[in-house]
Amino acid sequence: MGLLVDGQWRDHWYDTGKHQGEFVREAAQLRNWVTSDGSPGPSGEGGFAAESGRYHLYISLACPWAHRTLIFRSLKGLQDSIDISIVSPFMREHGWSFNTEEGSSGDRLSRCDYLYQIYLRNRSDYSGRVTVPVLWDKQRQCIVNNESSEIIRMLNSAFDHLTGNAEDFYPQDLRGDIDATNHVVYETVNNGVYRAGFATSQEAYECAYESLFNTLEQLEQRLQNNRYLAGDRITEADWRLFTTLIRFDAVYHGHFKCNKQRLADYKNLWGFTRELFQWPGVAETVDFFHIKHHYYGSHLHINPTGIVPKGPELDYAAPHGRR
Ligand SMILES: N[C@@H](CCC(=O)N[C@@H](CS)C(=O)NCC(=O)O)C(=O)O
Repeated sequence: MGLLVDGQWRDHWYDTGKHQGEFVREAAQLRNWVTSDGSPGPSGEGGFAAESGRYHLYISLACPWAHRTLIFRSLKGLQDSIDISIVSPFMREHGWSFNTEEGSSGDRLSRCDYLYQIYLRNRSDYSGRVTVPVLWDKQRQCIVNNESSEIIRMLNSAFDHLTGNAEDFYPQDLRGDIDATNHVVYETVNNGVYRAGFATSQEAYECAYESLFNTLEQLEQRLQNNRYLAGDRITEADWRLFTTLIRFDAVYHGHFKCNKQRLADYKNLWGFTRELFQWPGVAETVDFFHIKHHYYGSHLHINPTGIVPKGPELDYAAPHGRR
């Protein structure tokens, strides 16, 4: 685990000392947008038109942020238009790396050994963390974007004219509600589990733990009368929550000490998670080997033996009972 400093790889864990033991996630730096016609998006520069075969997605099957992009690629029928490389689940002294073991694909595009080399191909003096997902442009030989929340927005609409799939997970009339939900879910759940797990002070951990379970309780109530977070239509907000929930009992409950309750103890959230898992094309994006081996086998200061727990035994394919 490390970062690039002026183009040099340094093996460094997160510095929580600056914030009283609190983990603070760095903002992603590469923020161009693919748009249907190549016009500029909300940030960065233009020149990235949606074209079949032009873009390559680097992902980890373990990572909840990268998982969002893999789900959207599947929901939007983009498998033939955007090819992918899957990193090794183990993120150690060289950061994310490539091999072809245990369902990892290797770097199918450039045959690199490490993901940081892709960042250096984009910019040889890059400074910052080397994260997944990464959307790479084969034509201009550069990274388009490394922020998952923006990549899923591009996949949601930019390619519709090519695929004919106009299903919209960010509909205009629900945007206010989706944005508000995303904000709370990001702070307290998606990133909240990391703030609990990577905290290096008791206070920082407890603060993250409390806000995480407060939000889960609120979401549990919301799903009592609503089929999905924004009502009766499934949206981006649901998928963004799902990638954390599907990892909850397998990893966050134990490894990140988010153990007030298991997800399976919440009737509505548990049914909701099973429903989304069973959505066409989604179960294929979930890989519990990568998920469990990544967390338990990469964060060796949290789990020094690297032993990966065998359980829990949960049946995500059981009828979800949501109506
Ligand atoms: N804001 C980014 C966050 C991505 C992120 O932090 N990914 C993690 C994997 S779960 C990562 O690659 N971490 C490596 C590091 O921080 O050095 C996004 O949502 O795309």
